[in-house]
Amino acid sequence: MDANISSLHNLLLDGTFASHIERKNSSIPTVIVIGGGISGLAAARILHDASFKVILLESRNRLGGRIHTDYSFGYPVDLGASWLHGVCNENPLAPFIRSLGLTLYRTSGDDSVLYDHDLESYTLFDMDGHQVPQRLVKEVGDIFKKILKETERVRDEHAYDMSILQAIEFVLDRHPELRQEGLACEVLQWYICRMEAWFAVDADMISLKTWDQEHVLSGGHGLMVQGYDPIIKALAKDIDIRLNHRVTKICYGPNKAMVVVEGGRNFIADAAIVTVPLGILKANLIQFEPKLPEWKVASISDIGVGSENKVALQFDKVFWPNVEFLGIVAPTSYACDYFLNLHKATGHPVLVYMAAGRFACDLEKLSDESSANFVMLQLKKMFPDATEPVRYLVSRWGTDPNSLGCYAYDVVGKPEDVYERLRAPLGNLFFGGEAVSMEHQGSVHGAYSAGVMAAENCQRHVLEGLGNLEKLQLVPLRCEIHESAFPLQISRM
Ligand SMILES: Cc1cc2nc3c(=O)[nH]c(=O)nc-3n(C[C@H](O)[C@H](O)[C@H](O)COP(=O)(O)OP(=O)(O)OC[C@H]3O[C@@H](n4cnc5c(N)ncnc54)[C@H](O)[C@@H]3O)c2cc1C
Repeated sequence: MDANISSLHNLLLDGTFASHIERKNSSIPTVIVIGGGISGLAAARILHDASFKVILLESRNRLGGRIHTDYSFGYPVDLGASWLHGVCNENPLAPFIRSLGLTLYRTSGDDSVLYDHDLESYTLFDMDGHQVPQRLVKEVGDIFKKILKETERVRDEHAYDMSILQAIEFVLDRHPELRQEGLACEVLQWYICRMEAWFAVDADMISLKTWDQEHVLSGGHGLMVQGYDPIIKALAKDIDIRLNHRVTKICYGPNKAMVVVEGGRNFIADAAIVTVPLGILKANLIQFEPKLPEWKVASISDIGVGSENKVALQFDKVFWPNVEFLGIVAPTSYACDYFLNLHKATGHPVLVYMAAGRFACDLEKLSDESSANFVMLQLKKMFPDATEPVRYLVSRWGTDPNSLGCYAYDVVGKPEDVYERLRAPLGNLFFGGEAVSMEHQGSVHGAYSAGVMAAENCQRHVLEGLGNLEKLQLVPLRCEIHESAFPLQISRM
């Protein structure tokens, strides 16, 4: 492998990362970071601030990855992540939010059965456009909580894992009094639909064993009113970033890494950090040399990647009630609908339709125009006089060749150590990205922490290899910002 790399040194093209040449004079360690989402940017930032020479290679023509704040409406609208999960000082993103003066709109406190919403401000309708009585929504919410509580007994009774849907069926057979009929059953399906939105998969794929095992940060969930983009911009400052650089091959070894991008250009450094989405690794879009060991390949295939999509509709005026979300209940969770009212949080006349699981995949089969038309049909069930949108935006996270899915989830029967194996470095190749997060897969703060951890491990490895540990200090990225005195700005209008 090393011989292979050194012969390639002679072929370095202009602009290629010629780490071996610079080190003779300056002892500067070099690292290539692959992927310009929050995880890759966090890793690059750490190493840059620790005086490493870093190049970040990003396949898209923009940074942010599954954070995508679109400005085409004239103001920020997030088509990927939009909530901060855990509005508290322990959240590793809190220092950025404070120092950048960003505002959060809290949509729920801790322990909400609807995850990122509570039932403080909403309106639900049935498929014929009749409003569902709030009392019924709350009653069924309590029943849903009881059903979920009972699934714990099912879990204790079974050594093997099963889906949460199967467990719910067990509970309903055992407690027929919890089974709902008619409109109440449709409301129950709507709760299941919201649970599916959190995991981004259908209830028949959510693991009973692990669905409630995540240590969710305290403080509830807050929408990023100005979008997530300012954090991406802050992290990217002064980093050597190469957009439109799609990595196709990574050669790794004890002391050198060579990364090849589409078109054949290559970059060489002391180490590399991969932060591309799990969907990209699953699809084998990057070739590794030597081949990844079996245990690593198995970890890639044993973690699931879910689907979630958004259709953002901009209107010229607001014709819907001043509530945080609107929903339509239906006989199946697949047919239920959910609209986030951005007007309540941001003052802009925008509704964001959110689809998850199989339905999100099916939505991607439609053109943008057909998706928007479909969503308008749903909206008109609630508001027959709804005006047509001025503009719309449609996400395609499942088929986008830069993401191939929205975020990781635990498959039913997930092997115990699967995340540890995914996270484990291979020599001088380190792994970041939301899916390798220690505790918070599928979130922005989890992805950020995973990037920080990969960078710290990489930094240590490279400095040890160079016998340089004392010379170059580990400079934690967070210090400067942690000391900021600004409070978190949280509102609920
Ligand atoms: C619709 C949706 C809603 C979400 N909502 C929330 C939310 O409200 N709150 C929350 O906390 N989290 C949410 N998430 C999850 C969150 O967005 C992700 O966990 C996080 O942004 C992932 O960051 P990352 O850096 O690991 O990956 P990414 O952001 O995907 O970054 C990886 C980068 O690698 C690049 N790449 C891919 N292939 C290559 C290649 N071959 N060569 C070079 N570069 C490549 C990609 O273009 C991308 O920029 C949501 C995600 C989605 C999709």
